[in-house]
Amino acid sequence: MLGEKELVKLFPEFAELVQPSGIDLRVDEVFLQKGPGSLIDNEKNLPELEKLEPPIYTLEPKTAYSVTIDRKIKIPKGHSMLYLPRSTLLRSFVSIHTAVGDPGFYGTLQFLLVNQGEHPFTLKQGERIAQGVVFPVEGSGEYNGSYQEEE
Ligand SMILES: O=c1ccn([C@H]2C[C@H](O)[C@@H](COP(=O)(O)OP(=O)(O)OP(=O)(O)O)O2)c(=O)[nH]1
Repeated sequence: MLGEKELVKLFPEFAELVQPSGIDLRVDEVFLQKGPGSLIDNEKNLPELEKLEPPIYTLEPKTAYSVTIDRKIKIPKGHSMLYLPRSTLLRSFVSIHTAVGDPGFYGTLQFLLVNQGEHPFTLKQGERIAQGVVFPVEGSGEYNGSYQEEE
């Protein structure tokens, strides 16, 4: 896992968010699901989303939200990222579900946030919700999938 000194060099756009062993990630936009989706024969049909009004988001009990992370990220070639929740959210009965950040990815990260609790949880735009940890990957290729954006 990479530490602060390496992270500042590799992720200059996140400099002020670098922690001793990871990068703090802030919530930007929050969306509710508005329609169905499917994944059939690797053909993706993502659900339609409804954007919630910022900056105060009320997460209703037993409800899932798709959230974007503030500022686009470039994952350097030869490195992967894993995303872990901020423990304050877990202590508040809110979970974050994430996948792997691939070497070479550039774009907006999108996570699934679920209020597992019995009561609403209020979250302000810009709050830190997760930490990205970075690992060197031996012999890695580069991501060029459907979520890759133009640099
Ligand atoms: O929780 C996550 C984890 C990763 N990513 C970004 C970085 C990652 O490199 C990219 C693609 O992720 P993945 O490869 O898991 O997506 P896929 O469904 O396999 O997409 P594709 O078919 O385009 O590879 O999405 C997210 O937005 N959210």
